[in-house]
Amino acid sequence: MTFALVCMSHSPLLEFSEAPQEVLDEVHGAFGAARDFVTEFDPDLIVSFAPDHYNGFFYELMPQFCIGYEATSVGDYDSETGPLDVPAELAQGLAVSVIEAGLDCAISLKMEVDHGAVQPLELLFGGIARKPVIPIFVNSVAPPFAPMRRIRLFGRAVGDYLRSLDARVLVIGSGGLSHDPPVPQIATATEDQRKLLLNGRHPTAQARAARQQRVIDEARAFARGESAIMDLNPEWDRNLMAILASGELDQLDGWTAAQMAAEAGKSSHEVRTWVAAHNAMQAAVGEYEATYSYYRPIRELITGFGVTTVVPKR
Ligand SMILES: O=C(O)/C=C/c1cccc(O)c1O
Ligand SMILES: [Fe+2]
Repeated sequence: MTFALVCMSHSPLLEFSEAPQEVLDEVHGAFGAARDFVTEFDPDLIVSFAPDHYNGFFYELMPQFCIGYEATSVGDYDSETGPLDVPAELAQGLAVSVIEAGLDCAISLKMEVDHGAVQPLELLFGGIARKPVIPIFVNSVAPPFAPMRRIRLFGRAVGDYLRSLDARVLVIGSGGLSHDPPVPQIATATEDQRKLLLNGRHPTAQARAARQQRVIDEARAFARGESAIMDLNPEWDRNLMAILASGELDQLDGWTAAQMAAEAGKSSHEVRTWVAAHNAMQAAVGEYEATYSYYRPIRELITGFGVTTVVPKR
């Protein structure tokens, strides 16, 4: 086996949550299952599809996809700060291959990533630079969004390149599922929020702490049933996970951004990372099967929380 896939929700609230201990134990049990899976697989290379939450990508110039040749974690929500171990030549080979396949994609020689990209690396490998990783940004937070068909084709183009490598490759999709955390929207932004969304790079420690505290407070209110943010949608989440597990990925082509937001919240677009990752896996190996699947809607984390591990069909 030279390919394996892990998709998982992330939540920066994990470390700040007031979720009941039994819920946190269950979630950490799911992380443990995924950790055992990747430990046994022992990848040479990780290819990680992840969103950004206005820490590395801004409306000053917002691509739909970006492959990093170098990347640094900004360390939001107390995540590890510093450089990822990006194999620049492989990242460049991937970008050239994807672009030559006709899938327009930005590149960055100085990518900045946030909890969306680094939380799986911390949880699965114990640190952000323990394994070589090619970070791939998939816009999941800043409208307008690429059509879902395009996400499928982009994921496939990545998988086509990975198939040519003589390496043990772990593909990661980080994000989702249904959720609507209080991330500002450009359409309704106040003057201060607009500044952040346009170019809020490298905020002061005070500004970052204030921004994060607002989200932490909102999560606590949401868990108490006192928040106006949209509720989680377990039915939508389970249906999506079933489609991804079935391998019938073109079923998602017709999903529109407006529908996704209306049914599952404005950050449900983070499932684009799962969709791209499953398509990369399918292009690389053909048929696949899930070996582990966990799901629970967790208001304290403001997300439908899913973890799944996938191998080529045996
Ligand atoms: O504050 C942010 O930038 C994001 C918060 C968040 C909360 C819950 C689930 C997620 O996927 C998030 O990114
Ligand atoms: Fe997120």
